[in-house]
Amino acid sequence: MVTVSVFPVRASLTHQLGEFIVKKQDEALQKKTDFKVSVSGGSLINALYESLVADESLSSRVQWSKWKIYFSDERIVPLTDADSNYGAFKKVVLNKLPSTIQTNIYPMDESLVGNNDAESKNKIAAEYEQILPQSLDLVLLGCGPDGHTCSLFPGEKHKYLLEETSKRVAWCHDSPKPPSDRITFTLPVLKDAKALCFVAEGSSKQNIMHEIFDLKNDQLPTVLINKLFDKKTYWFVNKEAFGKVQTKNF
Ligand SMILES: O=C1O[C@H](COP(=O)(O)O)[C@@H](O)[C@H](O)[C@H]1O
Repeated sequence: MVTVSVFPVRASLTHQLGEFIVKKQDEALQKKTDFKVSVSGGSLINALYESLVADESLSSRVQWSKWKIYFSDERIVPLTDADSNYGAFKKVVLNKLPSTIQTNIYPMDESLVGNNDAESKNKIAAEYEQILPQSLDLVLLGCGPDGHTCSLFPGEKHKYLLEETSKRVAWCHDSPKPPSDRITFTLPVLKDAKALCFVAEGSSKQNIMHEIFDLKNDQLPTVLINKLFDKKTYWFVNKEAFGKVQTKNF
């Protein structure tokens, strides 16, 4: 069973999400000198701002200088582009931290971004794989209205990403959601991580939450991840997103 927490209001979700992240940080720092975490793009980033920056009861407990921050997926665009997950995280979270705080952040190498050939895109993915540690302490994930997470999309056309067993970071091409070219963690990275945490909020996620939790449609990447890694998978959702879910059997 995966662990699902449903919150009536946003503030309680973001607070408990922050508590969860800080707990994972503290557990990691009891054993070693760093906390290795990956973040996703999309709506998760605003939730992270609320949890880790705006919530004063938590912000003082975040040991940013000991975090090593990676990206669960990234769009192949310049890091300053409005579509960049790194760019969004920097703008919404990192730029809001006091200037005295040092962060260790590992964005995609953008030097090959302008090249349109497949070799360059595969190289961007391979280079990101090189800087990834073997095991992340925590992988933070979103869930799109189509059931995608990272840039692992459902459907035959993108099955190659879910079937990837040797590359830990892969090039996702022809993404159904723009921009078309991305790099993404593959299942081996999620397998090696210590904990996986999804965040899903809002009524636009109602149908997909029903499909994931009631129908358990295993064509969806999110359902596959729930099945494969259930014991270390946590969902933070709000009441709106969970409005159609009937089951208690997660
Ligand atoms: O394109 C992406 O979408 C997903 C889901 O985003 P959301 O806004 O629906 O929460 C996100 O997790 C992923 O990192 C991003 O590249």
